[in-house]
Amino acid sequence: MGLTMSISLNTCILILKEHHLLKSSAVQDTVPTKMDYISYDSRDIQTNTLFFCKGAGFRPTYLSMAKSNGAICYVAEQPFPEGKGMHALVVRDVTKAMALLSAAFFRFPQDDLFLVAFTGTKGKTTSAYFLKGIFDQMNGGKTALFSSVNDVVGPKPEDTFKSSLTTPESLDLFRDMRKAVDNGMTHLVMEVSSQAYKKNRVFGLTYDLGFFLNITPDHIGPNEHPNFADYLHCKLQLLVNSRKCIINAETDHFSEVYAAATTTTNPDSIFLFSREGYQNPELKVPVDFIFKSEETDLIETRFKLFCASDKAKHLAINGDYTLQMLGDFNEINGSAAIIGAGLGGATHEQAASGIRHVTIPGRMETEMTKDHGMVVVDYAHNKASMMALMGFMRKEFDNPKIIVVVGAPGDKGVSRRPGFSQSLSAFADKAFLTTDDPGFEDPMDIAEEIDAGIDHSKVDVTIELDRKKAIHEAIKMSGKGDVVLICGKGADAFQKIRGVNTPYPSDIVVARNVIKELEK
Ligand SMILES: CC(=O)N[C@H]1[C@@H](OP(=O)(O)OP(=O)(O)OC[C@H]2O[C@@H](n3ccc(=O)[nH]c3=O)[C@H](O)[C@@H]2O)O[C@H](CO)[C@@H](O)[C@@H]1O[C@H](C)C(=O)N[C@@H](C)C(=O)N[C@H](CCC(=O)O)C(=O)O
Ligand SMILES: Nc1ncnc2c1ncn2[C@@H]1O[C@H](COP(=O)(O)OP(=O)(O)OP(=O)(O)O)[C@@H](O)[C@H]1O
Repeated sequence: MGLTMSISLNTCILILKEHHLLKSSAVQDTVPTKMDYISYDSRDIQTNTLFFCKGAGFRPTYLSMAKSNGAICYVAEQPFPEGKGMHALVVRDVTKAMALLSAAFFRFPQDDLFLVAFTGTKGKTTSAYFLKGIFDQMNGGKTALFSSVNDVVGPKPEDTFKSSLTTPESLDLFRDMRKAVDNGMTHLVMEVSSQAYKKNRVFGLTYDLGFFLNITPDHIGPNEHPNFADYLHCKLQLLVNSRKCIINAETDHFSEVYAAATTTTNPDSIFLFSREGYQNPELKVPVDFIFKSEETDLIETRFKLFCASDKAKHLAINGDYTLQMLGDFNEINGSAAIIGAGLGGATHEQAASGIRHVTIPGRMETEMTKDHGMVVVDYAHNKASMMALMGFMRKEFDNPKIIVVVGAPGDKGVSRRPGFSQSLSAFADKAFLTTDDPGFEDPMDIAEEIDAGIDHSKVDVTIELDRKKAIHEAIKMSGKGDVVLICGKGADAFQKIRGVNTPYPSDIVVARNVIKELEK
């Protein structure tokens, strides 16, 4: 798409100075001062590019390559001899500089969007899709989306693409926001990961609405957060940067979360929501919205939402709602989305019809069989989500036998493995431990590690490393009234094996084929 953007060297210097980021600059008299392209990748350079030297894997040869391909200015945390002859902007933090200069280069697209952000350990994608469903109902399909499944920057099929990061790198984020605005989008719903704050991908961005869904220990490890405190700190930044804050009152660490919201937001613009009857001594302010489960069947989730406080009563979203996705945790995600829609001007009718038919690839995809009970494919892949999923099945249905197919990825999230053992011990009757994305680890070692933590007096365990076979065995042994939960990979159509994305039909396709074969 022919974006005709540019930024002058002077503007860059002014912005960096204004934010106290500029350490030094070297301006070349004979080099143009108008930059027509920006990039952080030497393989993606055009004439007169502004180039960012960033990242753990950055090598000075990338700067040489960028220069010979047409870059005329570089931004870095130190001067590089490879950049001789280019303008140099030496900054205190290159990721912050990149976010600020990208926003300016793409002419501040956020100013033309109603911007909503979700953070939380679990439920970001689901809530974001729910809210997009409602906004689309209100604005005729003009809602952009940045999620960990798909990104959407316009109405045409080619404007929807698979995302590579939950929250894109700042330069990509502002570029895609600009595309969304130019494509006529009026709203943007985005997931904001803790890494996005850690890496300054959203530095300087203010959201109209910011949601905090929940927090449990996760993403702690060598390439993510050194400890829980750092993870929480990063997540809290979303509230510091939101005009209105909406908080799940049932989240762990509620007091810290609420305090973060009040650092920049008046309590008049902070909204809390919880399930009916929720009590918490930490809760010193009244809850604004209350939701309550209604009777659920095997297909839909029904709940009511009430506007409880005076400030909530201005919204027209009181009433009954139906979701096509099972799981009481989806009532939390649904309520969040409906409150967001209400704050964005939606009525109950728009919210109810917009949310009703939303489904999300790999989240609570459910198949009812004749003789083998219910089969669910779900992206549950840590302790909190496994507990939520199995706990819901145990509570909601008539004490079913719970058969789980699950594995843990290799090379990352090693701390999640005991969480799998604990949640299986708490709720499962039968577990098939199988292969997830083994990466460079041996999937047998991973399965044995999970198995070692399982209470075998409660759970019968089979290790079957062939994921398709494990799914087959699980459904075959499941009887009427039982539940088969296929967890961890969601809608992935590949398995990451030794650095290669090896094609895999996806759990739901495998499950449907097994059901067809067993019930023919
Ligand atoms: C830790 C982290 O944020 N890493 C991201 C970051 O890497 P980086 O800045 O260190 O860059 P790098 O990959 O080391 O490469 C260095 C630089 O050299 C450049 N380069 C490289 C090769 C070349 O020939 N020329 C060249 O110029 C690259 O473009 C890059 O700018 O920037 C890269 C894009 O520039 C991302 O792909 C990468 O994400 C990594 C792979 C990743 O997966 N991160 C995960 C932990 C993450 O962010 N996850 C969260 C979700 C968490 C959740 O589920 O909640 C997310 O938001 O997705
Ligand atoms: N509010 C919630 N509380 C607990 N578990 C949830 C909640 N919402 C969803 N889940 C579980 O977590 C899984 C992932 O949900 P979702 O993709 O919406 O979360 P996410 O925050 O985007 O996750 P991730 O950061 O891992 O991509 C679901 O498949 C479900 O099992």
